[in-house]
Amino acid sequence: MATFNDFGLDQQIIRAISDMGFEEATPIQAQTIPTAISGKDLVGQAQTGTGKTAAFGIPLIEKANTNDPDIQSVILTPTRELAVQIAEELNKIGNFKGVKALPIYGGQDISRQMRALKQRPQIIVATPGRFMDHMRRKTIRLQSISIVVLDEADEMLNMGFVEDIETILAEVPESRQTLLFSATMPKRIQALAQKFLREPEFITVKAKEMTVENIEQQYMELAEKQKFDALCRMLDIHTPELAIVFGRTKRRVDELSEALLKRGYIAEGIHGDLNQAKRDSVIRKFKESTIEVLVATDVAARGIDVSGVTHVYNFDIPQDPESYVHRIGRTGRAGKTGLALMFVTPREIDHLKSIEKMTNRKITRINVPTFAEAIEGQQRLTIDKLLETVEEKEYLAYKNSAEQLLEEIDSVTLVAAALKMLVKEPNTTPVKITGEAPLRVKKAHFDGKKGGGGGNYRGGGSGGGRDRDRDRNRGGGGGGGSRPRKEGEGRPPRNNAERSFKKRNRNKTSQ
Ligand SMILES: Nc1ncnc2c1ncn2[C@@H]1O[C@H](COP(=O)(O)OP(=O)(O)OP(=O)(O)O)[C@@H](O)[C@H]1O
Ligand SMILES: [Mg+2]
Repeated sequence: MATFNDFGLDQQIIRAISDMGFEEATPIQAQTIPTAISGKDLVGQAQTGTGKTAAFGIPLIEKANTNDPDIQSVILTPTRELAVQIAEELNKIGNFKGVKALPIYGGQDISRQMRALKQRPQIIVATPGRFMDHMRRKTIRLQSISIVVLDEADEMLNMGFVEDIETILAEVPESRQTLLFSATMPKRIQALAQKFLREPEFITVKAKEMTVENIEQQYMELAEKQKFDALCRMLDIHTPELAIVFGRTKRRVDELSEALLKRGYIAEGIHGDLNQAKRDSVIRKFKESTIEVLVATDVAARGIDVSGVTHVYNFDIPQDPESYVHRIGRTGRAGKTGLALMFVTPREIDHLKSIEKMTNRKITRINVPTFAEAIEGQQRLTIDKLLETVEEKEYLAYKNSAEQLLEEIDSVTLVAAALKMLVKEPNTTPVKITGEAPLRVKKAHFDGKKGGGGGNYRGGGSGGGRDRDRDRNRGGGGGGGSRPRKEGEGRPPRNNAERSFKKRNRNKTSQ
């Protein structure tokens, strides 16, 4: 295993990294840091949670010149949350060297961003739309930029940012170095790399499986109607520290978070329709553990690194195997363990098989838990808490009452009654969850083999509710006639099943 001393890094960077608690470089870091420092273009692929941010962050900071007042590198990333998270990590790495990274994203006051730019950051971490705005206003000059990083490039493509990326890259001097990173590398990313990178080195951390071994993977076959109760029971059984529940659409996320709250879980939802302040506060509360269950769409949680996420629940099966890899990768990060459970309706079993094939890993089937099993989980938790209280000696004020009670009632009866009071029995408060049709994408599409029309295997069956967290404040007229239609933007229904499903949904939501 390589230590960070092996790369000949600036001592101030070494000190910062060691303050962050990193002891050894992860495999992707060990392979990419020297290559990136040497100036080569590269495509880096490694499993989720294995430190890709520092893999490009360290070379960027190593190469940054703090005497040069200009922007030297830019990182493009699909969402605002990721821009903030990456900038935070880079600011830690660059702390002693004095290298500053500034996040720039849509939804944030542009004049405030302009003031922040005057602080002369060496690195900008931006969503493509807002970056384009600054380019047009000339508040960011690209002439001085020598390194461009594309993080989660496939997601940026999915979100329709490809033209923006092309425009940005066309304006950055050609002598630049370009680095591209993702946990998954669908074919179109390789095509993008061929187009924009110069003789890139492909660095893939060879792993037997797409997903890290420390995530236990399970699925449960059940009917759509059973899903919510099953989720609640599993939450009671697992008692996760922090959990993320993935839903397919924004409406799904709203309904699920509301329903979970009703049943007594501290849950909140996050998706692209929420304003920036709200999204920031949800993520902050989740990081502080004020929220226990984060309900999210794919896009909202992409790349998000919150330590302490012990469980991921795929309430709806993801649209494609790549999304599965990214979703469950929110747990089991930086070597920790995690559990991922997916709900699969009988008609979605083929999709499950595609996921297993792509990730090269078998997902274990488990049964829908009974009411009794759910109580058992809660009982275990209560007993643990009770034993903790005994150890911490926090009960002394209650000793007198206990002695009095024991004079009348035998100890076993008394403790059992106390446990019954303490155990949270499964809550069955009625909730409203609109039914979703099973995921129905032609199998060939799902496997990533392009079928006849469309050429894009994502996006089927979502009932028009595809979640696209694209920057809202995109510059320029987005509606130019030549612009290809973006996903989810008025795509005609693909088949009859989908059409009737849409209609059904409309009826339901308008109730
Ligand atoms: N060398 C290291 N030693 C210990 N922890 C590390 C090391 N490098 C990174 N980490 C930590 O591991 C966590 C995951 O890192 P990061 O978010 O960069 O993963 P990623 O590979 O980008 O994942 P994803 O594919 O989900 O975006 C972070 O909390 C990060 O601080
Ligand atoms: Mg990442």
